[in-house]
Amino acid sequence: MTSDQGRLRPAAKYARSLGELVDHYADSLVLLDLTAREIQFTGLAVGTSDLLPGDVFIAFQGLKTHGARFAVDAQRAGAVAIITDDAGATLLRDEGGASIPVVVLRETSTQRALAGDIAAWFYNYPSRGITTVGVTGTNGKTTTTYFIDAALSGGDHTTALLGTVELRVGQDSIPSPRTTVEAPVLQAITAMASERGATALTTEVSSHALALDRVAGAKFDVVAFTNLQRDHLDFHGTMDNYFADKARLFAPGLARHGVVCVDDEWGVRLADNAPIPVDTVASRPGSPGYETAQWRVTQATIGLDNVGSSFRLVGPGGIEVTVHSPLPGLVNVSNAALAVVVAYRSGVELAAAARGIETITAIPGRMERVVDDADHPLVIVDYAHTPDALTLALEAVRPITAGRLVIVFGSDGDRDQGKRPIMGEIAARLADVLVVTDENPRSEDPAEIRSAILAGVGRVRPDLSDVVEVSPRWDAVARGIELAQPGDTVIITGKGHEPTQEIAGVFHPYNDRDAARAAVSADS
Ligand SMILES: CC(=O)N[C@H]1[C@@H](OP(=O)(O)OP(=O)(O)OC[C@H]2O[C@@H](n3ccc(=O)[nH]c3=O)[C@H](O)[C@@H]2O)O[C@H](CO)[C@@H](O)[C@@H]1O[C@H](C)C(=O)N[C@@H](C)C(=O)N[C@H](CCC(=O)O)C(=O)O
Ligand SMILES: Nc1ncnc2c1ncn2[C@@H]1O[C@H](COP(=O)(O)OP(=O)(O)OP(=O)(O)O)[C@@H](O)[C@H]1O
Repeated sequence: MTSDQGRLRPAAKYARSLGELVDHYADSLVLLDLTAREIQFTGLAVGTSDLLPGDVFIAFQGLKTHGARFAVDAQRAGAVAIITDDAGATLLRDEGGASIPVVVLRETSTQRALAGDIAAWFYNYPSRGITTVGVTGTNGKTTTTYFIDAALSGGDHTTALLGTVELRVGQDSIPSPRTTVEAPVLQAITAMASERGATALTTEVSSHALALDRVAGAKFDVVAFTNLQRDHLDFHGTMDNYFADKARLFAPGLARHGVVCVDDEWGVRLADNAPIPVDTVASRPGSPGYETAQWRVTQATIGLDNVGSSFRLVGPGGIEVTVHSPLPGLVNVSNAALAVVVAYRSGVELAAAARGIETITAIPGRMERVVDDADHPLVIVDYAHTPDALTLALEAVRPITAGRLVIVFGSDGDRDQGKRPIMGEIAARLADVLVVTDENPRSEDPAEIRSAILAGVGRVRPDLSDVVEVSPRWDAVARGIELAQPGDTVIITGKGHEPTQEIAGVFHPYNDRDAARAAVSADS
């Protein structure tokens, strides 16, 4: 089955022959059957799920298996040829089944980067005709890309936005399966965005994508770094490796200019060593890079009008602008400041970028106000699912809460177990009323996850006062809202925009925003 992202292709017909391909990449590719030179292909895919009829299937040695094992599926889905390495060619020969021409890679170690490069060549280097921005960092990528999208729009750009929540070109949007799409998908969407009149494209760039060369072939005008916190060590092994993978985005072949948030030491290290020109941005006096940053946030007023924040951003040579961030909390001051500088370095006037930021109404599942009227408590849905993010989220809503702060939360199954009691402790310390429930239990027993969270809660509140345990999550959201009054805030954390809840291998349709709205209408 072809994924929705695989369908995001330009309407214009792109076609090249295998002969053109191997001539262009004569140092890297060999066509085994010379009679196949005239065969035309109309796209590329690195996985069968993204493949359309007429594509070349690029079959990698993956982390788990070899793509060549899916050659028969690829041919059945309409692939006209396969690019693979020696091991893949041997597999195809030994296992048989697929009867389409094979192009062999001379060098296996650069195969993923080559896939991006070939896709860029195939679509005539689409990032050359459009302003492109890439954002990396542990937290804040999604939020910052929405801010950047708004700031670029403030400069009259027609925009495209790719990331964890959606793949959006103009007014068309589909849910995103990934933070960063595969390289041929990225090139196809960039070509499609250009074709539809987009003048700027912003994408989130995950550390997985950088390690696996999913942005190879792109050329970013501006790249940005938000922060680095402990995460994904199962994949990267150490923080130094994780940092090194993030830093790959700041390479001369991939990006022209960088904008780095230096509120943490990792940002300072990145800016000090980046081989491309960078601007540094700091949002917090006292943070590691504040004194030396080229751009500094001053006069920040957090919780302004019980909604967002306003601040002054002062840059090189004394240029400055006032920015109103409609999202609450200091982290969104930092995200908005970064976005303004990115837009500025993309050619947008500072004041226009700041005006763009003000137009943001909501970012799906990121501090999103889903119920906001005088008759009910304020209900916010947020994606915080790590201890750091939970702390920041609760600290962000406290100043905009006149009454009590109610949190509905859980913790993921089949993921870091150590964070469960820590998140319980944080919620018990920073919120008034706790509704402990399920997130995505996956293969684990949901009751055991809740009990690990409650153990942490108990360290702060031994009598478990104002703490309830409710499952399923839909009922927990209703309970949280029932326990609150107008003037209180109910924050539902952990699942953000997610449209499903994963329980015992099954993805059940579920969304926190729907649950909250249903609870409020049942109550009205
Ligand atoms: C850990 C990781 O990132 N793995 C990626 C990696 O998989 P792999 O090397 O294990 O692939 P494999 O399963 O051995 O398969 C080998 C090859 O066969 C192909 N294949 C496999 C099965 C099939 O039915 N058909 C098929 O064509 C695969 O596309 C692949 O090219 O290469 C594959 C193809 O390039 C990716 O699809 C796959 O991402 C998987 C799906 C994934 O879930 N990745 C997550 C962890 C990820 O990338 N997450 C980040 C966000 C992280 C965050 O910040 O939270 C993201 O950018 O979304
Ligand atoms: N600059 C920031 N620093 C720390 N935490 C942040 C920052 N911005 C947002 N957050 C918190 O982290 C959560 C995730 O934010 P967001 O989705 O923007 O980040 P992300 O990098 O895209 O995350 P993920 O990779 O998990 O999708 C938010 O819900 C918020 O609570």
